[in-house]
Amino acid sequence: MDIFSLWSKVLGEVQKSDPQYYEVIMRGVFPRSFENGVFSIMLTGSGPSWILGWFKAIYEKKLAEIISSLVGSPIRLEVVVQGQETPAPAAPATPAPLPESFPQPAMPPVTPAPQAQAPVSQTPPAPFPEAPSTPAPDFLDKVSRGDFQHADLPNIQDKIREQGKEPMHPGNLFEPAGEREEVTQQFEDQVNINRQFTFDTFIHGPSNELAFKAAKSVAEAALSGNTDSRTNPLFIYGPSGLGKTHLLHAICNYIHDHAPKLNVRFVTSETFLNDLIKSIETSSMDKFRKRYRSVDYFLMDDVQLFSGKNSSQTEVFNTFNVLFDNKKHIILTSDRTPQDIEKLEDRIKTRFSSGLIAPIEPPDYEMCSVILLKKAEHDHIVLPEDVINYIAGHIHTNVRELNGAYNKLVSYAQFTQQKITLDMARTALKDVIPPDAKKELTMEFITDVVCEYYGVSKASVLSPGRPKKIVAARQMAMYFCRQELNESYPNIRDYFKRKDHTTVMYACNRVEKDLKSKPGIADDYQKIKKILASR
Ligand SMILES: Nc1ncnc2c1ncn2[C@@H]1O[C@H](COP(=O)(O)OP(=O)(O)OP(=O)(O)O)[C@@H](O)[C@H]1O
Repeated sequence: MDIFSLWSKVLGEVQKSDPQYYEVIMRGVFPRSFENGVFSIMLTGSGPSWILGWFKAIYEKKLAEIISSLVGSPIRLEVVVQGQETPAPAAPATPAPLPESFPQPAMPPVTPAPQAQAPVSQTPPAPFPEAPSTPAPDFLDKVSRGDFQHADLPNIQDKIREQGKEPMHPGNLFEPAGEREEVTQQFEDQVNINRQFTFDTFIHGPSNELAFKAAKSVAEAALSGNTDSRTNPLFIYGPSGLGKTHLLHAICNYIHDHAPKLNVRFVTSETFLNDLIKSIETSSMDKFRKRYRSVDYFLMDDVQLFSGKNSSQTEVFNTFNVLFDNKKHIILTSDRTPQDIEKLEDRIKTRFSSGLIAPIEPPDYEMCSVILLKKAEHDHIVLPEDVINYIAGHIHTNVRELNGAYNKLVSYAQFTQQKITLDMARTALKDVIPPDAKKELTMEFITDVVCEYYGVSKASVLSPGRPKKIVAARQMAMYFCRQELNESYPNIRDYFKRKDHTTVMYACNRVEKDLKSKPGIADDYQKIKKILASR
């Protein structure tokens, strides 16, 4: 594993285990070398003096532990401060306590960086257009009527054009970012809430719209004091790395900002379990029950972990009932639906399913592009359009991986002092996106890309169905097969399981005409073409 791949994994671990420190590590610490068991890092960014003190007191030991566990053997961490390229003195014998005790000492402020060398606009980038807001909980009426519409994502190409700036020199990544908010905050005795995980920083689109709107609606109910039985409990499920935890943090952040008097408890199922065991051992079940049952909002992450934990399920059941009967808000996440959690009592499954079950699916290409662009915007980095296409075209099943690729690219650019270009991105990300990943252009590949773009299943495109969205995707895929591969009409007919090759001819003519008269179709065509080119 090269140093950049390793560093990207390190950042991933920091984000997972200590989200409150992620920002400062991502922005202020860079890998230099890893030789003979010595991992050398550079502290950089805006204020080496505070970062050195903070880092040595708070995070040096933990970072060394993370790196050691990733490489599988103990390493020595060498710390160099930017501008004073001799290693800083060794760590204190007794390192300061780790995140649980935060903020002691307080998190250093994320202050503006020194003046950049490259001329870049000091004006903060324009915010993304707000999706039309629907007063809560109206979206549910739409869901039940079956005409639920997702909010449009901002047009990625427009956003890139709007920026229209020269890619920033990576030496200048630490741009003055104006007034930055305090990065993290711990809510009383709660687990750490990442202040960056808000509804504003959550990109929403077709794959997660219901979960996003439902979570927002539940958070906004804090203002009215009402509990909507249609969304209680709210059960969000989906594969790993797609933003379930982010939404829970967003609810907590919203309540903290708008209704701070409310009592919120956010736990992972693991914490709940450990707390339960400890309370039984120390005969303090009364306190345990008070802790979990006297809250206004109860949020629990990863409830699939209760599978097979029979003895704790009764406590989950009773906690749920007390909260539910008192009309308190319950928000749960899992990697699967309640019904699919094996070895979970039926009575719990039924209760978990009694409100709204909202899925989160893998993002499509467009959403990945917006996520990348928004991250770059936040960091004041201009990512060239072809680099966005390249990354989003290859990584679109997991936002955590997408973030990892972005972090890796930025670290690489910083370290090698190179401009971010497509060639550079290919080199920096060669472990994440193997160079030979360039797929052969086939009818199958084209169909996969087109289906993903339109958010429809391949099976439906290859079946006789005629819903409008499916027909649009099918016709576009046929057109690309003809244009890019010069396939014969009969071959395309056979691949798409049509009866007559005139259907293919009609589809190609239709798209040809639409490209001239319908800007939306022309836009789709250009975007799909770019994805195919960046394969
Ligand atoms: N739609 C999104 N917009 C912006 N960031 C996102 C989005 N989805 C996920 N992320 C980011 O991806 C990372 C992983 O998300 P998160 O931890 O919430 O995933 P998860 O679904 O809870 O995964 P797991 O089941 O493994 O815990 C976080 O940094 C989160 O901010």
